[in-house]
Amino acid sequence: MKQNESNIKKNDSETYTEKGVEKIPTYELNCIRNVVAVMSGKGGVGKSTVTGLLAVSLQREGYKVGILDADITGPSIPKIFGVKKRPEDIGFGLMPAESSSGIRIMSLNLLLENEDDPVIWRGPLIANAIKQFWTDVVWGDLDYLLIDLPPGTSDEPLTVMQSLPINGLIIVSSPQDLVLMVVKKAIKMAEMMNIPVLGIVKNYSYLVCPKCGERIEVFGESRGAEVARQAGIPFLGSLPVDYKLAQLCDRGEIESYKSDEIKGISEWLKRTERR
Ligand SMILES: Nc1ncnc2c1ncn2[C@@H]1O[C@H](COP(=O)(O)OP(=O)(O)OP(=O)(O)O)[C@@H](O)[C@H]1O
Repeated sequence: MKQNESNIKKNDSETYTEKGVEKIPTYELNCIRNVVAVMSGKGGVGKSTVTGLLAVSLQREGYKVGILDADITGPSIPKIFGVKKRPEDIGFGLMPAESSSGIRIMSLNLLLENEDDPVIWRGPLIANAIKQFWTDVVWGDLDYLLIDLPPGTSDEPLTVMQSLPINGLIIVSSPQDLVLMVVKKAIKMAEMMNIPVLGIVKNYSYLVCPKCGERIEVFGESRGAEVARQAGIPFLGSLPVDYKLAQLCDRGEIESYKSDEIKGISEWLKRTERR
């Protein structure tokens, strides 16, 4: 990432410590009220899609929203929003790209020569890139910054949770990995970082028959609410397997998708917001 280090000032008042872990300050002109991270126990469960849909839902309601794509080795946020423009280096920081509805987006994919170039980095380099997306990007005034975390409970999500002042965490799960053990691992990690878990979203939960409208629980009866109850966290809702959503994501048109389920989840998110 190109930058002029000497010009980047940090907002000292934002440096604080929680349970002995120092959070890094963001760029001084940024005013980010809520930082919500989206995580999953494993890859491919729809974490980026849920992050994107939540951002769209909040933006529709008039909030100023940004997405920090911290899934550095599998960054899919620019693709689902159809964003290709390279973030502009304005001397003292990088301006995030903007989606068609005005969601601010920062992702390593936008900085690569070719979007299909692989990122073959080791842990510390990845961690630094993520930190720079927080410290050196001119996000401006945001009601919500949603962070698409790398999948799993490895080093990279841990670094993000340790370093950034996250005020809530959403866990996305698929029916196959919706087991108490995986959810509990994520919750324990969040607890160790002193980050509240806002709840769990179950993706690929059911199918709606396009002919008769019947709801088919492809993976058996839903256990989402029960797992959430046992883990002691709110169950935020279930999303269907929807080919229209997959198509829109492939075409970079996620902003055209409407979902009552996601609207319900963003409503719930708003109740936990910092003003
Ligand atoms: N509810 C859904 N219905 C249909 N397709 C979906 C749904 N959720 C996600 N998808 C599709 O599944 C694929 C994987 O989704 P996504 O990239 O969001 O997963 P992920 O958990 O972020 O993956 P990774 O951890 O590897 O980054 C994408 O092609 C996406 O369009």
